[in-house]
Amino acid sequence: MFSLEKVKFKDILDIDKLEIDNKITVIIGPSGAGKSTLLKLLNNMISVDSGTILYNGKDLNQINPIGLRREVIMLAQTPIIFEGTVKDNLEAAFKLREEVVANEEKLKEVLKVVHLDKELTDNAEKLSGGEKQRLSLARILLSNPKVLLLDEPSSALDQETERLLIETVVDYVKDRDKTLVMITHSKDIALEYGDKVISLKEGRVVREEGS
Ligand SMILES: Nc1ncnc2c1ncn2[C@@H]1O[C@H](COP(=O)(O)OP(=O)(O)OP(=O)(O)O)[C@@H](O)[C@H]1O
Repeated sequence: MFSLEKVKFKDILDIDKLEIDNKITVIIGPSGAGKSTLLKLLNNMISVDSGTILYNGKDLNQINPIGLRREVIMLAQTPIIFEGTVKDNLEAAFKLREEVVANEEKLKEVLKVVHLDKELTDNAEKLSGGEKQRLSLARILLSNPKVLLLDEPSSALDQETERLLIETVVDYVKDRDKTLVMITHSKDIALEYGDKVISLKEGRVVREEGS
């Protein structure tokens, strides 16, 4: 999937060699270790200063970034919610890509997948933080990504809501031909779900566990 070699980004990341090939890879490490920066490099939201990142054998810099971000999608720490209804937010997944919008049945189905018990006509901006995260996730799932990059949800979420979100993503990935790279501060979550756990500290990989 991803293969990093001699990757440097400012004085934030310095990774000699790293393979991300597992179904579920978890990144842990203290605040400021460079975890989010690493995720952003993987879908080319930012580019390396030196070194290479290959995605399925191709240099990320050689891949059309729009095409790449259709396949490799990030659920950010703070959810992105558009003005309007729940339905408007879900339909944005298609409109942004100029695709035919899915029917309401399909939209309702994805709300069930993310355990969001709301109507399509509800105002998205009035949802709670956790609900907004799940709506954001639902929009991403409708885009049918190959790789999901999950940054740790903002600390505004309580632990139970956070775990529910992670479990939803893990179930989704496990049942399908998908890959997940996620950041967490929780060792328990890392051990429970990670096929591989990468520990970052001060921008370097200090430990890799798993195959
Ligand atoms: N584009 C940037 N330019 C300069 N510095 C940056 C940039 N992005 C992040 N940083 C800095 O790089 C360091 C690593 O940030 P990053 O967000 O990757 O850490 P993190 O491990 O995800 O932390 P947290 O767990 O707190 O989210 C931080 O000191 C941050 O302030």
